This record gives sequence, C-alpha cells and structure tokens, in this order.
Amino acid sequence: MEIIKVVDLKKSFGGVDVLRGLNFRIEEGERIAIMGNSGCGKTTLLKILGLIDCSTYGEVYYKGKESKSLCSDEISEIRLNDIGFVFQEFRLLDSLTVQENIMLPMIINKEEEEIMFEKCNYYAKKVGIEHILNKKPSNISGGEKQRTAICRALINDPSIIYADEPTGNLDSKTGKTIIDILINTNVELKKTLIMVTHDPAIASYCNRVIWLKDGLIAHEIRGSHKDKLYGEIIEKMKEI
Ligand SMILES: Nc1ncnc2c1ncn2[C@@H]1O[C@H](COP(=O)(O)OP(=O)(O)OP(=O)(O)O)[C@@H](O)[C@H]1O
Repeated sequence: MEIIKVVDLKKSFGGVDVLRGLNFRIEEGERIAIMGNSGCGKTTLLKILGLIDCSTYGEVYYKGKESKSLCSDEISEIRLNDIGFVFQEFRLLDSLTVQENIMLPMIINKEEEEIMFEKCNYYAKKVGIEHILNKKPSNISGGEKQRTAICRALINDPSIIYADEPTGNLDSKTGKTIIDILINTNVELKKTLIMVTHDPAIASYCNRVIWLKDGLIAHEIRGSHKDKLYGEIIEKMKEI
C-alpha cells in the first residue's frame, strides 16, 4: 500500500530554491536512504515528508490525504501517533529520565500508566537499555541516547520512522549497532524506514536509495542485496 506520494514538490527559503520539483511514491514497509551532498535539501525533504514543515509548491499525500488539506489538529495527531523521528543530535529532554523520555509521546496521549510502563519496558528490552531507565540523558552514552530516542520514536507504534543522520554523532561500532536496531524496526516491526545518510555503507542496508542533486532526484537505485547495492552506490558517487 502506498504510504506517501509526492507530486512536484518544491521548497524555497527566502527566494532560494532548495527542492525544485520532486516526484516519487513510497510503499508501506520500504527501507529508503536519502543521499546527496551537504546542503542539497535532505533534511528539508525529511521535514516535509514528516509533516514538520510545508512545501512551497506541490503536494505531499500521506496515506492518501493531501497534507495541506489537513487541519493542524489532524497533522499533530499524525505526527504524534503515526510518525517517529530519530535525529542525529538525539533531542532528549535532560530534565526527564530515560523512561520518561521514552514514554513522553504516550504521556502526551494521556495513556494508562500500566500500558506506558509495559510498552516502555518492551522497547527498552528490545534495544538493550532496560538497565538505564532511571538515569538522566546526561549520564548515559551517545549510543544509549540514540537507543532511547529510537524507543521514543516507536512507543506510539507509528507506521513510519524518519531518521536524520542517526549515527552522525556516534563512533562507527556504536553506529553499526544503531543501524542494526533501525533496520530491525523495518524488518521485524514492519515500520517504513526513511533515513538520511552520507554514508554508503549505511545506505546499503536499505533497499532503495534516492539521490538529491540541484534540488531534484538525480538517481534512484533499488536492490535487496547489500554488497551489490554498496558497489552500485559507490559507482554512482563517483559519477555525481
Ligand atoms: N529554515 C531555513 N531557512 C533558510 N534556509 C534554510 C532553512 N533550512 C534549510 N535551509 C537551507 O536549505 C538548504 C538545504 O538544507 P538542508 O539542511 O535540507 O540540507 P542537507 O542536505 O540536509 O544538508 P547536510 O547534509 O549538510 O545536513 C541549505 O542551503 C540550508 O542553508
């Protein structure tokens, strides 16, 4: 089933065209990497797809509904319950514990406490942070912060996870663990996964790679064989 459709999407900032007419569809369950040089508009695109920002022109359909036709309450509801975000810089609240950070989207939804704790424990165990739930983010490692952020992204059982350079602040070994966890949300939990990355090794874990260049989609590669995809990505990077 189609989860996102983008039609002639354009975005400008102060008269500068960053995205100049993108057209693509995303099916439920896909695992997509968005690549491209610094400043080409990857984060801008992710924010528009995640209904955090609006296009200047063109349409973004989320589960068949055009985003500009939705009222702000509907957009807030989708963002809270159907979309999970993971950021390079984690974006955890330092005044809350790991557990409270994870449960925050459920707290906003005024869910029953028992269900909140149950779901928090379930996801914390899945990513291996059940032993640090009472700690504050300032007292945990970068990898633990990102695991916390992934649990928070998953807690309301969204359809789609957007990850913007999720390993950008982590060493390569920790980064690999985080990528394994994110890939698992796609493979095991069936979440659609859309990741922004500069790293061809990370992109090769996806089954579709979209390249942005000069505000347009310059290339797109699909494939399910990781090593073959990695080779193709490296070849394309030489061309671009
Ligand atoms: N809110 C904003 N106001 C003005 N310009 C912006 C804004 N957000 C992004 N831009 C500009 O749009 C362009 C694309 O930015 P964006 O962050 O999407 O790029 P990116 O491909 O994610 O870059 P990077 O790989 O370096 O993170 C940049 O030139 C940036 O300065």
